Amino acid sequence: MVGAMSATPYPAPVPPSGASAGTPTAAPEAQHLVVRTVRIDSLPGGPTALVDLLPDARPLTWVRRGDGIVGWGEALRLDTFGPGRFADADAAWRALLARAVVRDEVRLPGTGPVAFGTFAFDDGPTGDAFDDERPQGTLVVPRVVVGRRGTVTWMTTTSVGPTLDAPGDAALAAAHRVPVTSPGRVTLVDGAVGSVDWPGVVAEAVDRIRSGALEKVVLARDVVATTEHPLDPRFLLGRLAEGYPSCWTFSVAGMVGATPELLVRSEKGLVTSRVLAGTIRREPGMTDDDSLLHAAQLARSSKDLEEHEFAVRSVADALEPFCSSMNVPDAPFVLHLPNVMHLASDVTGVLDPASRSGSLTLAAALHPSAAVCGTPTVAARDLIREIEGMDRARYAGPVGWVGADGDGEWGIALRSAELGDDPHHLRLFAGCGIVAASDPAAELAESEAKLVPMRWALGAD
Ligand SMILES: C=C(O[C@@H]1C=C(C(=O)O)C=C[C@H]1O)C(=O)O
Repeated sequence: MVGAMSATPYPAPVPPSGASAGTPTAAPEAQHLVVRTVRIDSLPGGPTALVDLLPDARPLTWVRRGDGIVGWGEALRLDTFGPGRFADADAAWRALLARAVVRDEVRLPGTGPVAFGTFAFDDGPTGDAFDDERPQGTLVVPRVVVGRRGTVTWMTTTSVGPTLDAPGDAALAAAHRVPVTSPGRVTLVDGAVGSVDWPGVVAEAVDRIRSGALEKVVLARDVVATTEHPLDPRFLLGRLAEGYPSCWTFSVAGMVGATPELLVRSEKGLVTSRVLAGTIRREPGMTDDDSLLHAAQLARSSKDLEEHEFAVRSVADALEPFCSSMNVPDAPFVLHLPNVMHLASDVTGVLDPASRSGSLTLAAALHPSAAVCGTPTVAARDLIREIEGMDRARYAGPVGWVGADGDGEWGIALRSAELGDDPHHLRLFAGCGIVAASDPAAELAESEAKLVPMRWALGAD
């Protein structure tokens, strides 16, 4: 499967798309995208205005503080496999664009042709659970995209073939949306490795680190949620966008969450990465004074600063070959979220024009950073494969979008869940950076804190 790729136009019309109905399957080289973007005025303000537009089937989302893009319908879907999953997706996207007919009247990041994407954490088989048929990279070109950037709002429609329904306020108003439904009662049970056994896995990692085999590894666990009613992903997206406005709320091909960590944004020659590593839990009912004390404690914790330094280094080293200049902060700041606080660094750089690299190439170079894998990378990834005991699938992989010029934004799929074919089940994920000074019980508690956003979004708490 290595390097293989397939492109499938999604056949069924998805409400509320005003775009034309499905197109017959054709070879990727035969696809011609027709794309049109216009300004719209009818979008209200607020953090959930974009996600409130979404239909219940396969919603596509990349939203933060009310800005971003949402999409629905699938004009085209590109699946990729194996270690070449980013390069193949990039090549397929470029090939599509080379034949696309585009009229973009807005010309901002996120206007014109856009593909949402999600990629697996690992590029190799991960044991029995590995499904040879499951793509390790997916790009979805929606039929309809609605976006906001500050005061500007727009709508894009895309079709494969000669007919295109016009975007605009009237098309948006005509879209039919069914009301969001609640998942009802939600029960949570241990996933692949139970909460009783997981600290033993962490202890094993600490032993390996103390023996000198590696410096840091990130270990994760999953929890399986069962919902009383079929899950409407918009229920999660609305709550996440409202409750975690400083995170990027995402939904792509069944991978849903609100991540605080940006693997890379590339925009007009500037690259940015928000690196997180080093975490402290926020207790319920904490006062402002308590949280300031906690923040100060985190900013002084040598264990957390060490974990953070590994993550910043891995990002700076990966970006350097693409940049003519870079700014790597000397010290992190503390990012406050409702459930946890993180040590955070915004690494920025100016892209070397000679590199002509798009955001997918940058994401491929940066993934997996030490924030989600470890240091050194290969030793950490091997240890994850050996002892984690769970198939990460797309958890901790890049998720985001790419535009016509290759610019785009890729977050790391954290504080997330994977929705499967069965609408009553989903897998929630959380992981923790382990270094020599890590305490297994404290890491279990930290992983519980990182599960809070998805549990809360489900209404399970
Ligand atoms: C692995 C996760 O988070 C990562 C690990 C962190 C840590 O160990 O301190 C902090 C932020 C993320 O980079 C997760 O949320 O699942």
